[in-house]
Amino acid sequence: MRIDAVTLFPDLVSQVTQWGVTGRASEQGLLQLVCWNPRDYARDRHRTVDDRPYGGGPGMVMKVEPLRAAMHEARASAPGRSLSLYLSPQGRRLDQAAVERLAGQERLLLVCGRYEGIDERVIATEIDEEISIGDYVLSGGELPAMVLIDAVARLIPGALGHADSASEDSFSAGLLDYPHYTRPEVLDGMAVPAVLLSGDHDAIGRWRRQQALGRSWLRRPDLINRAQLSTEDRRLLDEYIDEYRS
Ligand SMILES: Nc1nonc1C(=O)NCC1CCCCC1
Repeated sequence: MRIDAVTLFPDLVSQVTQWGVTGRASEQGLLQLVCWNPRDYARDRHRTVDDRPYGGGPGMVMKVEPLRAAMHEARASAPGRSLSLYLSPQGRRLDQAAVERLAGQERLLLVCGRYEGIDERVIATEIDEEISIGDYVLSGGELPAMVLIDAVARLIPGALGHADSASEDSFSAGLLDYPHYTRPEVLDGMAVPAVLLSGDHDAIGRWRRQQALGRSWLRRPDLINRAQLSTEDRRLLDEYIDEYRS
């Protein structure tokens, strides 16, 4: 998958190609990330990339021409149409369903804002989707872009070794994850749930599903309300709730 990022801090965004799952995906050629710096397209002597806001007020706005030039160069640098995304708190909240949709695109162009943001007319004419990673304000769009790259890259076939598995992801099932345990069997007097030591894989699978359902019910009831629960799911959850309330 080809991802282009327009950013004033290419060395920050390109760090995702150096470490972990995204680093291996990049090394294996599953993920190709190319960064484009608007400053390289600033034609004035001071290579200006910011501009004053109409209407006054604090802060600056990303200068239109260098930004658009970088976007156009990025799009023209490889075949195929890019879905152009702008990361900002004003965007639609990113969730796993959106990540799965984006992972199906052949190319993504991620525009990382700085200062107070980018000109609204650039969003209107150049951006397909405005995306938020959460209701808080960061100092730039680079970390949100890296979050999106990570979430999308791990879904690229072959990106996750056998040690991880996207197919069992909790959020891909719309629920929270079940709890995980590893050695020692007893840690400071706290034992691993016996079922996990039983070798009974059906019982373990039921226990994990019940934990995912129960934790979602406790911590994120909105996920439970939205989930398509099977009859067995309902039984497991009712059993969890009875035990929780007893
Ligand atoms: N939250 C967020 N989700 O996606 N992006 C976010 C953000 O906080 N971005 C900050 C940027 C937004 C453009 C102007 C400069 C600051």
